[in-house]
Amino acid sequence: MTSFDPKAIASAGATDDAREIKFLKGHGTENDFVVVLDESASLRLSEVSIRSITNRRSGIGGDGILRVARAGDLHAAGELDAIPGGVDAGDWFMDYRNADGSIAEMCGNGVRVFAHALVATGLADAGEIRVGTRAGLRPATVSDVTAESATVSVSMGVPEVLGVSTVSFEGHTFAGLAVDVGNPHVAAIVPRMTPESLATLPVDVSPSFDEGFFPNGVNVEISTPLVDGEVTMRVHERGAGETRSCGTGIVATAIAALADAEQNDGTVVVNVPGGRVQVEIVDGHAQMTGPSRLVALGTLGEHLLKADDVRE
Ligand SMILES: N[C@@H](CCC[C@H](N)C(=O)O)C(=O)O
Repeated sequence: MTSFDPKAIASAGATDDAREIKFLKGHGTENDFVVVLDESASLRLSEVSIRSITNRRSGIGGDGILRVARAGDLHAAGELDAIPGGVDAGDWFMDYRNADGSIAEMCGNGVRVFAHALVATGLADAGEIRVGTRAGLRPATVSDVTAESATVSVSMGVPEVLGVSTVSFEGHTFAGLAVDVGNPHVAAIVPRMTPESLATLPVDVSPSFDEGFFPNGVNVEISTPLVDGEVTMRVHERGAGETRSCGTGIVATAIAALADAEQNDGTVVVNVPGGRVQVEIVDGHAQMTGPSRLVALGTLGEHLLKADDVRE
């Protein structure tokens, strides 16, 4: 017996005091997010409030924030510079922020949790949902859905391989494939690396990377080679540090692992510290399928969101 009812909080948000901002906490393979329900696009999501909300000691805690609003409303409110190509003004838009307050173009695990949250709150029906992101439209299909769990398959577009680049973690240097999955990645497949040796690497420290190649920073994935259709990966995310999973990084790694195995198309299961996600590459298009979990819901307190952060 549970009273966990996301539908109730979404309808409350529409009728109650506009300053009462509701949230859900969720994760995709333990890449965790605070889903901020801002259906009226009334929030000014400042760097300070994002850091307060994602703080794991004094806030709710999370690798990032997924703000739920319509693309057109965010644009009209000045929170989105332009509506990205392929996204309609009426589409739900995942306004993604990293834990350090920076904006990211895309978040693959985030799209899964976002689409699940739309269905769990009653803002969308299960099935295919149009999710707008700064990287463009990412249609997501939500199945096996309950208030607390779902399987979500996301069309991740056609990632672009940009070349080879080098990254280092405390003197451990790796050559990887630079892949644009809407956001920037270097995915290194390391010969003879095993899940055990990967676990000992200092992926938690900030990597050094080619700042000329990646002037806006980069997400870095280190992975074992492809064996029986599977790899094991760790990730250091721009704006969040080491996380338990990264959906766009998983896609970049699948592409790099297939290339390393001299394949273009194929299905790769990527094992990460937080679980398993499947990626299918067909003619350059990436489809990612994995779980979403919603674990809590509530109202943001005044210490996390100041009066100035909410438009009247
Ligand atoms: N965890 C996300 C990626 C989030 C954004 C990334 N840190 C960036 O700055 O590009 C994912 O699941 O893709």
